[in-house]
This record gives sequence, structure tokens and C-alpha cells, in this order.
Amino acid sequence: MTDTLTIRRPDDWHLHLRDGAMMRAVLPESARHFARAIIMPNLVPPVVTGDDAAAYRDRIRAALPEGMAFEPLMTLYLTEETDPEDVAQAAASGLVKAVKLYPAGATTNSASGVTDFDKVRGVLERMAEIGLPLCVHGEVTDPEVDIFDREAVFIDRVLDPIRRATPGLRVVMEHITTEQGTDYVRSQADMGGTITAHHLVINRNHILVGGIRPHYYCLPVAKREEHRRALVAAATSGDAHFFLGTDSAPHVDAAKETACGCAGCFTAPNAISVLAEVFEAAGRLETLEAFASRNGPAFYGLPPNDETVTLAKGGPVDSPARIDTGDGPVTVFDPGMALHWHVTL
Ligand SMILES: NC(=O)N[C@@H](CC(=O)O)C(=O)O
Ligand SMILES: [Zn+2]
Ligand SMILES: [Zn+2]
Repeated sequence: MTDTLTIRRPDDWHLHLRDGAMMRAVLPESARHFARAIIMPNLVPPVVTGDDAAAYRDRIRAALPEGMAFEPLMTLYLTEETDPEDVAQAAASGLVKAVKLYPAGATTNSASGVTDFDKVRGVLERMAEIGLPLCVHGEVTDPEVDIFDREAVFIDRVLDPIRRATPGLRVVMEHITTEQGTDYVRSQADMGGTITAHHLVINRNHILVGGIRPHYYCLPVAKREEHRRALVAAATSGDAHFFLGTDSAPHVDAAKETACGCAGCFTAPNAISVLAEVFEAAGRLETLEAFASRNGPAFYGLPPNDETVTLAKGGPVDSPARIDTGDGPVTVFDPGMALHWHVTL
């Protein structure tokens, strides 16, 4: 029986740190386990220009507790007004590692996102030229489309046409939740797909059966069990297209436990333990390093981390039910099963 596993230090290729008091509370939860993270730009107002990203990066660095190391990899929020030159400069200076596409209205804080894709063509062409990846929240917003179909429909209606119109554009389909997502990503060159820890564990029954569980509500919403299995197969395959993006997305409990609760699961504290449990159950612990520590940097053209972390199997991991923030308590993702893999440094 394997009871320890040493892997390169993981990175998180999709993370929400928020700002202010919330950021100060959640940042150490990510920095404890992850060396680097792609930082989502959906603040209010969003991180749109290179100057916005530099200021946000400085606030993150300033909030990092003494003695912790963590490198924020910044992104820009694509709007119909985004200037291709500003994007190119922010990429050339090394500040920005990706641009994020939110279809307007698709998810939390996406009101400034894109409605008319022709208006962002110039930016996407420039990104293809310079090799800067586009990260996409892959859901259509058409009210006629069922929420459980919005990812699959996005591939056909939006993602594939954008990629055909912009040859060479490197795209990450973020937080994939469907077999259609895994199949599409796997079959394409110049593409990566991030998968969260929580989508490897929950299906839509977990959200809805026996009472509504607001802390399992995130977007894209968890789908049927067959899709969860497709995600586990993709994540544990070792295939370089797939890598970890936790999409750890903290909201205070008051904003989740209400008549119109917002979307997002806060997984930073236990994501690595959850992954180890899932990979072990699949008999694929040996591919955890590829998924959490190697495939992401390879896609982004960065070296893997030199340091390692060791996971040790033992008694149940004692992750807190919630953490306190200056804005109020934030519930930590409950995987609904005991976790046994402790991260030791
Ligand atoms: N995943 C979510 O449900 N929520 C994210 C936004 C996002 O990644 O879509 C958030 O910012 O809260
Ligand atoms: Zn999203
Ligand atoms: Zn997200």
C-alpha cells in the first residue's frame, strides 16, 4: 500500500482571490499548498487593463503573510473595449499570463463580459500572434438553453467557431463539467482544459437530493454522474491537455445561504487532499503529479516548480468547516467523505 507520495509542488490554474479583507483571509489557504496560481480578474470593477493587473498583483503580494511564497499569475478580463496593444504590452512585460473571456452574464461578476464576439476579434488575433492563452468560461447565456446543456452548446456555438476563426489561438476551456468538454479538449491541438476538485466529487444529485445545498452550487453547475466519471477519467489519464484549476471561489455564507445564492465553491484549504483521495480511488495516484504540477506549466510554457510536497496517508484530515474573514464566515467545500491524505511540506 502506498502511504506517501512526493510530487512537484502544485499550481492552481484557476483561482479567485477577491480583494481586501476576503483576499487577506483566503490567500494563505492557497499559498500553503500552491506555488503559483492564475488569478481570475472578475473583481468589481474587473481587472481590465495592464495597469489594473499590476495594481492587483501588488495588492496580492502585500497581503501575503511573512514567510509564505506564492506567485500570482495575472489575467486580464476581456471586454469589447479591450485594446490589443495594452494586452500585448502586459504580456511582453511578463505581467499577464492569459486573458479571460466571460460571456456577458454567464457567471459571478461577468456583467462586463463579451456579447458581440466580432468586437474582440482584433484582440484574439493579436493573442494568437504572441502566443498568449485565452481562458474561457464555457457556457452560453441564451435563456432558451437549459442550464445543464450550456457547456455543450457553448462548444458548438461559440468556442469552436472562435478557434476556427483564429488559427493558432491557445485556449483553456475552464472548469469543464461534461463529457463533451473532455472529448473536445482531448481532440484539439493548442487547447488545455482545467478541472476542479469539486467537480471530480459531486454530481447534480449532491446539490438537489434531500434538500438544496447552496455550498455545492457553482457554475458551470455539476452535471450527471456519467459526466463526473468522464472528468475523473480525463484528470487521472495523465493526458497533458488536462490540469488542475480549483476555481476556489469564496463567497460569505450570507451570500450563499439565501433565496438567491451566488455560485462558487471554496476549495482552497482541502483541494489537494480531495484530489489525492479521488486519484487513489481511481487507482491512479501516479498521475496526480501530471495533473496538479506538470501539465499546467507545460501548457503555459513555464517550468514546473523545483520544490516538492509530500502527501502522507493517515487519520482523517481535519479541514475546518469554515474560515473567518473580515467580511464574514466562508464555508469550506465538504467532499462528503473522509479525507486521508495530508499535505506535509
Ligand atoms: N465558479 C463559480 O461558480 N463562480 C466564480 C466565477 C466562475 O468561475 O465562473 C466566482 O467568481 O464566484
Ligand atoms: Zn467560470
Ligand atoms: Zn472561476
